[in-house]
Amino acid sequence: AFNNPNYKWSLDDFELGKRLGRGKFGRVFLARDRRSGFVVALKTLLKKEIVLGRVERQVLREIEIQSHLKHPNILQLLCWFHDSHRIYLVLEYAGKGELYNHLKNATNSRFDNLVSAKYVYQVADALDYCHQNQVIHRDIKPENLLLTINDDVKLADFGWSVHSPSMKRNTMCGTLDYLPPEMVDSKDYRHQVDNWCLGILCYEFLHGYPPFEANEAEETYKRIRMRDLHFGEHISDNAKDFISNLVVIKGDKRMSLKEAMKHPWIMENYVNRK
Ligand SMILES: COc1ccc(C(=O)Nc2ccccc2)cc1NC(=O)CCSCc1cnc2[nH]ccc2c1
Repeated sequence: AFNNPNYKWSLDDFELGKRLGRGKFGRVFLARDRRSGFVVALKTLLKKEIVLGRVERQVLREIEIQSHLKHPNILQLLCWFHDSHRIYLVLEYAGKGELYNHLKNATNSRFDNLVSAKYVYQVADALDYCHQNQVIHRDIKPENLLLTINDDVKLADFGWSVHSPSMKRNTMCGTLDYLPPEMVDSKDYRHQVDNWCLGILCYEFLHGYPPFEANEAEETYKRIRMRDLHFGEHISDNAKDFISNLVVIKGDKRMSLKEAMKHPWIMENYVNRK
């Protein structure tokens, strides 16, 4: 099985299937483990690109992080191997694909309270697990979520991949002058970022668009700083309260993930919670 540390995996163990996604995930293929018949997503990374992108350390750090994270709502890295040209990541396969597509194809491009509360609860549970393992997601949005055949959410975590603007952040952190107070004061300053993003995610599920959307980036920044938050007529008071307690300017004033998972809006709309 995948967690047998002694077994040396190779491409020959897999029967390759169709290409997944429109190349959005890099080169990811549907694949089947020949012996167990287990269906996986096989992601291939060109070593040349990794070396050129100077991200080999990041890949290894990520593989290190991912291999310790095991949660029903986090896409699992089952195993990995490499050959002369490529690194291969064997990932769980989420049978219903990108949640983003389901949101866009839903009636009025939005989910109802029942669907939204289930997905928001599962993301909150996954994020809480990440934070307990000193991992911060940083990039929660519909595009980074996948759906299983049982309609459960999987944090697919492109955020941990090279696509995240980590290079800029690294150079930025070179100088202390730019550090905001929250980065100077508490070492875990960023985990509250995920709480804010959960609120934005919930808003977008229920409306079909994010709260601070604007044509110009500058306008969006202004709306975020002003917390220019308006709710549609169809939004319930509990949903407004849920979102309003996460989308809070001061990080340490945001509702915690554990509180979010027990909020009245979740309690009245998601009965299968843990
Ligand atoms: C734990 O997950 C990951 C771990 C690491 C990386 C990664 O690329 N790391 C990296 C790359 C280069 C430099 C440094 C680091 C990516 C993922 N995850 C995905 O890429 C999700 C979509 S691929 C899977 C998948 C499943 N199920 C589906 N159903 C439909 C499409 C689909 C697609």
